[in-house]
Amino acid sequence: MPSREPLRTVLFDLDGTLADTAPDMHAALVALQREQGVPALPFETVRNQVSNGGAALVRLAFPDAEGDRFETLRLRFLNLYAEHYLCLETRLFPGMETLLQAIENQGLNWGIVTNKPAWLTDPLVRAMDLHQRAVTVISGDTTPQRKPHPMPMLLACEQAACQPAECLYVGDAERDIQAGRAAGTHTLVALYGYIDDAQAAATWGADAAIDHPEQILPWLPAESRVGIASQ
Ligand SMILES: O=C(O)COP(=O)(O)O
Ligand SMILES: [Mg+2]
Repeated sequence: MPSREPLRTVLFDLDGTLADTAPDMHAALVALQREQGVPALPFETVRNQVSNGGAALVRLAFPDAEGDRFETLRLRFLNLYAEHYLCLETRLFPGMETLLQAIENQGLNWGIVTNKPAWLTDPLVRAMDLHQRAVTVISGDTTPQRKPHPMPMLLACEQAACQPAECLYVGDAERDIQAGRAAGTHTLVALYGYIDDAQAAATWGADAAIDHPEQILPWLPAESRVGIASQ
């Protein structure tokens, strides 16, 4: 279990790991479907695809759209999301705020590495009042390559002034685990996120899988666990 190197930084994927963004992403997709006169997809169908990003959701809703039409729909979806739904129902997952406080109380850092583009990530992180707490926020277009490439992970480690081996990355998609492993961080799969196949997730090579954010606590240095236990 916990790292051989003392852990200094916990990095989180955003959609489906740090924050439950699926209700707002679904609402934006339904708004687009209404505009286009097609029946709305149910929430449960959409939820499991949210960590695959806007293009995956538009493909799900408009399976026949290709080329320019697909791109027009994708951009309209992102604009609807940004303008009307970005942080209406989006919240940290239950238990996450307690975990973030435990990390901060220990003097450790935490940050975000997401594939969401920065023009969506930055206002969302600000709306959630996390912008002054996160040591680093890396979006899908912050570096030339995005997850599963290790580049955004390595930049996050650099900004957090830690080595990858001193970092734990928590994510809910295979590309998250691939990126963390390629960068040399420890990795955890968040099964409470948008994963619909825990058996498949077990083959991704993460160090462990967790059902709740509080299961990250044993990975923190011992003092953090004392802090949380006394709350
Ligand atoms: O919006 C996306 O592409 C997915 O975002 P995530 O990497 O935070 O899960
Ligand atoms: Mg995700």
